[in-house]
Amino acid sequence: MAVAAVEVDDLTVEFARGRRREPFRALDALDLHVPAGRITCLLGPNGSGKTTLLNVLTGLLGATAGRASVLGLDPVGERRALLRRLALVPQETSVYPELTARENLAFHAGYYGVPPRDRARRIDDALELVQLTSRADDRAGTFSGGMQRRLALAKALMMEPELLLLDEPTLGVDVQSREAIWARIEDVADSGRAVLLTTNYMEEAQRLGDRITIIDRGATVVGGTLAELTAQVPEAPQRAEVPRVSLQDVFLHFTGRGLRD
Ligand SMILES: Nc1ncnc2c1ncn2[C@@H]1O[C@H](COP(=O)(O)OP(=O)(O)OP(=O)(O)O)[C@@H](O)[C@H]1O
Repeated sequence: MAVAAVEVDDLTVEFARGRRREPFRALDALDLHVPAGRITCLLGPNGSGKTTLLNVLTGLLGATAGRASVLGLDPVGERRALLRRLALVPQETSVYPELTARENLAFHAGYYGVPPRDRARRIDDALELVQLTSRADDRAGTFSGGMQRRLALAKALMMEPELLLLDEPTLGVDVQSREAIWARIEDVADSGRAVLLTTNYMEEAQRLGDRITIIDRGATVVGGTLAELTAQVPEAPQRAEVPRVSLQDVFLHFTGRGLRD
């Protein structure tokens, strides 16, 4: 088995909820293994604990019980060291609207300690990777949703992280931006680094996931390759001929793969 970037065993996180502060288990003895050089997709219904798990992995939240090891480090106790080695693309917009794309990246590079001599090259490379070079000096607040997601991804790529965490990376973006984001995520895994992403899009998990883990009510229900997972479920009777050309193929055929913005 490849070296684990994330090893989570029996992880439980409890919150106090409601007026009576009743304990609520957002994560309930969850297990997860994320290998290097692979994309692991985490699927789960709303409220199943995906974001809570990412908060534990980045040291924002401590475990009530169980254990999480990230790149061999304790996420809470060794957070500073960990944040230099992993990058998170959060679900919410994480770019400063008043700053240009380049300024956003420069600020991030300074904050996270990218060596000054490397900064200009890394910023240029990251802008190129997400196809924002021509808009580098425009304010991020003027960007479309897809461009803002690509800029958020550029911030993460610029850190050259050993582990890339993404919370619903393509939520609400068009097919062209989504394809561009998918390609960059695949590059990260191809270069031997680990990727863990949450998604509610089955298509995204099918396309990207070398491994897919499904969680529900804070616990892991099943995990494996797509083939391993589908082999465990009886085939549904076909209601109609499944078209060999998907709607996405049609959309890309007529609109092309070029990014719009
Ligand atoms: N700080 C908190 N205090 C109390 N309850 C919380 C807190 N944070 C999360 N929860 C609860 O924990 C559960 C898991 O939430 P979480 O955001 O991790 O789910 P999710 O799988 O990311 O959902 P979504 O797909 O909607 O983003 C939810 O029931 C949520 O209301």
